[in-house]
Amino acid sequence: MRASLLQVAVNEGESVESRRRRVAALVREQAGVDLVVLPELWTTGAFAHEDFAREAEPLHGPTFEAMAEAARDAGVWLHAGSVPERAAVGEGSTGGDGALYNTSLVLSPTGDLAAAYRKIHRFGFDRGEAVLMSAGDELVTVPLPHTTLGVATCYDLRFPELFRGLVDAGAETLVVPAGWPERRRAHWTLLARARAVENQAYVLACGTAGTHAGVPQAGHSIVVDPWGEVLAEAGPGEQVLTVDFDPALVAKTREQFPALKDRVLGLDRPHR
Ligand SMILES: O=C(O)CCC(=O)C(=O)O
Repeated sequence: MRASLLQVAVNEGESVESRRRRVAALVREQAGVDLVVLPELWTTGAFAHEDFAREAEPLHGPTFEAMAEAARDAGVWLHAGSVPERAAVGEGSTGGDGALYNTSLVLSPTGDLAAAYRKIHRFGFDRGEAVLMSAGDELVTVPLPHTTLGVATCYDLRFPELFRGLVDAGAETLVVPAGWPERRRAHWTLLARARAVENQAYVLACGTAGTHAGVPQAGHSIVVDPWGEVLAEAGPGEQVLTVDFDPALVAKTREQFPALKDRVLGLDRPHR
């Protein structure tokens, strides 16, 4: 398989509309690859908290429309990163009518919505996303022709139990869009490799570049194989990171070094 991670620069000088057009053109340029991955909240920026409500959109909103057309034109599977989603009235969402979510969209090469994932772990402690957005409560996997994706978003990377849940649901390629700050770049690289090693899965982690809301972004998108080897890593600026990988290596690694079979379940329950 060939994947392209689009490490988009999110700077304040560019409008959401112009970034959407620019990113759609970048997606079209990836015709011929199997999978394209975009970062977290690349329309607004993950730290532009005051823009979340203003730019919030329904699932099939302007970002979906632009990305569906681009995915169709390029004939690629597209993990379109995440958008600030405004839940529909009467949908019965966990946050209630009109709640905001940090929602990732996965589109098929025909431009259909294959899956939507509402970020489970919201970042910010008592501020920002943690208070402005509601939390999702569903794990999401997406079967592709040669691998099954497990999707997670940015801060989720710190919670290994979420990834175990994805593996139990059949995930072999873990896709993590992010808006990770430069200040904690060492954690980003370490955690991406840790999730790959402990789950014997590919990790495709796509961050943003640039600076918005005073927060310099780490860039350094990374692709790690099931043995923990770094197949490709971006620099700090806007970049397209294209990588070839063999999905069959997941089963081979799990067979040759069957650590997942030695799991002892139930250790997360309170002990007597
Ligand atoms: O966990 C971190 O250090 C960064 C998380 C983050 O920036 C986010 O989830 O938006």
